[in-house]
Amino acid sequence: VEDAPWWTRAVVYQVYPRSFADSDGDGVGDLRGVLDHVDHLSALGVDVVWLSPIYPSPQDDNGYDISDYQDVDPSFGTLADLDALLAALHERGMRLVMDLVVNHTSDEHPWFVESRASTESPKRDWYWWRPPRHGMAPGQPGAEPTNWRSFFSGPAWELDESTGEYYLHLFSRKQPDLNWENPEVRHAVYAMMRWWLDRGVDGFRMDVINLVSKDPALPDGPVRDGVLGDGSAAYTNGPRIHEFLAEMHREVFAGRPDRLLTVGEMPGVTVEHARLFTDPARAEVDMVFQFEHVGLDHGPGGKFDVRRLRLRDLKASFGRWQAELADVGWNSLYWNNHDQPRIVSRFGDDGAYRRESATMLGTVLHLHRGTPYVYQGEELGMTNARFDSLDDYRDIESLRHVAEARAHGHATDDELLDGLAAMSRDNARTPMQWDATEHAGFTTGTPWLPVHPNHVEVNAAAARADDRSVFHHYRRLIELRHTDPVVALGDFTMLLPDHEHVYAFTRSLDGDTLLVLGNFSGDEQDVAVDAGAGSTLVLGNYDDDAAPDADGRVRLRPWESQVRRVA
Ligand SMILES: O=C(CO[C@H]1O[C@H](CO)[C@@H](O)[C@H](O)[C@H]1O)[C@@H](O)[C@H](O)[C@H](O)CO
Repeated sequence: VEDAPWWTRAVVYQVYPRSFADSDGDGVGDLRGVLDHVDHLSALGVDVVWLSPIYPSPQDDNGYDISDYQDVDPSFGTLADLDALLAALHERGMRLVMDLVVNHTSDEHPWFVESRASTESPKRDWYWWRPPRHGMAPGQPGAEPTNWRSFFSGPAWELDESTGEYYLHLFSRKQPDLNWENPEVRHAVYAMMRWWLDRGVDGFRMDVINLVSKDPALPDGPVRDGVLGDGSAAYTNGPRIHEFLAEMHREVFAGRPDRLLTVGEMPGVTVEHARLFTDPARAEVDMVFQFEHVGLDHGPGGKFDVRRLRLRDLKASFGRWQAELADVGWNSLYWNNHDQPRIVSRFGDDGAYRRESATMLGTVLHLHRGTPYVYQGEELGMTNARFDSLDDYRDIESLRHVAEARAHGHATDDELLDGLAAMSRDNARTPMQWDATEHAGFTTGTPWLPVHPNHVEVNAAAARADDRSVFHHYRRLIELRHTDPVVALGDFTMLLPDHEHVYAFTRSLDGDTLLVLGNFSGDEQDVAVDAGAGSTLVLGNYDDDAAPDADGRVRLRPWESQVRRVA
């Protein structure tokens, strides 16, 4: 227990600066706004703050398109503001993890400006440039070097008229992919990372880091619908990915104090690959963000073709990740981030049972074995936005999905609005709700994205003043992880794997066992769990203890959760 890494007992809080708190009234959140609210973070008890990108950027993808890695975008503040935030967090025993976005840069980054200047540019090979497909003219439909689809709809290649060549962009055309085959690129990235660590930051969340190694043959992908193909087999967990991450670890982290944390965001990562990425003996990353559970309600038409979650599928997925990373490696645990809709609206009930379902979902997640991540507003039970029109949306992924669907007549505007209402990333990006005033205390100006009208009830001031609130439940969950080693390191055992509505499991360490029960429905659920007999309630989300009887039978109320210490 003692020699377990510090982050096995830690909880990370994600700040999306654009929507957290605006200190200068321009309607966009900033670093001084975060500084103004560090007491909210220490009151919650979190150990680490992950800051989404604050670097200079044209903001084509809200900062995930960086034009200067070693400065702060003026809309967010200055390097001095960042140093002040870092100092304030360290004073309160918290750490700061930066967002590392090095699969791609902005097309306005000097590296790319130089690279696109001419085919002879010394930085030409810092990106993926290719001539049109054999025998085709530049700009001719289908002349793209591969048939790959971008994550943001449309082709993943953009023609550069001046040189007649195409460059690769897995995300927007203003996010050209760096060529990690080129050692100059890799070492420029490592130098930048060392620069930030020397400034005192405590680690990195690495954006789509398992996409940086591409198959240099750049093969086409299978075409499922329409003309574009799925190139993911050629760039997901690519041929040199483990070599690159091991090299990065040697060049950047080796020899540094173990107060650092690294987490790799890895779309399409398998549990088998995660065992390799997070095996401490291989010195690659501490943990990964995997996407299985946030894809369980995606229909055949993709993320905006929403299907009802089947609890059995969720238990099967989480159960496998718990089992496969039990003896080697480590899990991250998350429901929310700036790319996912609000969990209480997605898997819970954001109406009559908003508090109960938000606290149940938090309990079930935080009692798994792994490092929990709390996304801003999750600790308040914030819900999905309720935009009435497609014009209200700002997220590039959503807007390009609408444009493509309209172009191909795939869906009516009402169907598109339904899909976005459920799954758009903007659901996570509405301003943080600090109080009941006009703009929820987020800004004195006009917020860049509308504040949710329910901020009158759902806000930090009200939650802090109400001991039964989602906020205080999350505070207790975090305290439990800090104080009870069973929560951090106990073995995980899934119970009732086939139950349609109840999630149940135990955590055991040195003969000490916790039983966790979560009702994923708005109806009462009767279940029998042996471990329940004679157990004592450690943390519930109802005021009284509906304890199991002598045979372990218990009636769970709508969206009820219980953490019980087994006798
Ligand atoms: O996989 C990623 C990568 O997200 C990272 O990389 C993206 C490119 O940097 C960026 O847009 C995201 O904000 C960042 O978190 C997401 O695009 C995801 O597929 C999608 O949003 C889910 O619908």
